[in-house]
Amino acid sequence: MVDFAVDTYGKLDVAINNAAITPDDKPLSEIDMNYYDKLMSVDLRGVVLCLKYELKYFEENNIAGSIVNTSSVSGIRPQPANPAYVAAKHGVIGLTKNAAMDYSPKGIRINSVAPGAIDTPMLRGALDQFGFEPDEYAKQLSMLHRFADADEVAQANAWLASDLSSYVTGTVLNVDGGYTSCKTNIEYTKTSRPKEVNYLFWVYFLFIKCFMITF
Ligand SMILES: NC(=O)c1ccc[n+]([C@@H]2O[C@H](COP(=O)([O-])OP(=O)(O)OC[C@H]3O[C@@H](n4cnc5c(N)ncnc54)[C@H](O)[C@@H]3O)[C@@H](O)[C@H]2O)c1
Ligand SMILES: CC(=O)[C@H](C)O
Repeated sequence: MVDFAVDTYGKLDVAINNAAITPDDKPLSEIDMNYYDKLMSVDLRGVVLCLKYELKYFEENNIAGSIVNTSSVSGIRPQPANPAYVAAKHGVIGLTKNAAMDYSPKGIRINSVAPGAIDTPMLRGALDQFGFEPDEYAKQLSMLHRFADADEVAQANAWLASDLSSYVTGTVLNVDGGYTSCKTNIEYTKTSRPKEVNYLFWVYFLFIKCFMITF
């Protein structure tokens, strides 16, 4: 891959390690180890291999390059029945920080982007698989109540890859519509006001209304 990029473009000074396969769908006691091995080999080992050869090329050619590894909100917090994917994406963040530390003396920067719900075949496939209704799911996974376009993640990648982020390394940039800033899923937070609070609100409201009408 590195050879192909160099042959095609003349040199390599930025790389985005983005490939991954779909999240798993069973909790740990039921985990399918064949799927686990397959997912780990793409989603984590794949990133290790990309980093290995990209960094080797940067070192050999004295290039202070920039690398961005795609993690996920699943690299920051767990998701139900997603042990392999969650572990792999946490691993991507660990690798990013470790590589940033080891290669910063050479001026090489390594960062991670953690997307939330992005409208791609991977997300659409997961929605189908779990039978989630897209509009409802978007409200639960984003303060902005919508999925992102892939372009909105690409912009974050482009910034981290470019010299505009020249003092940023070893960091994780969440592109998730605010998802990881919430303690619980967003729709739940909005609708979870206890019934008693609603009741007291209406009693109080009617009391004020009566008071205003009377006086
Ligand atoms: N879509 C989302 O909501 C979402 C959320 C968080 C993180 N992500 C991450 O964003 C990245 C891109 O995901 P996406 O949503 O575009 O998924 P996608 O399934 O639409 O695309 C994944 C891409 O990876 C490539 N790929 C898979 N296995 C490969 C392999 N062994 N070698 C080379 N290429 C391979 C596929 O060909 C495909 O082009 C992934 O790392 C994914 O984990 C996606
Ligand atoms: C596909 C993915 O990464 C989920 C949304 O965390």
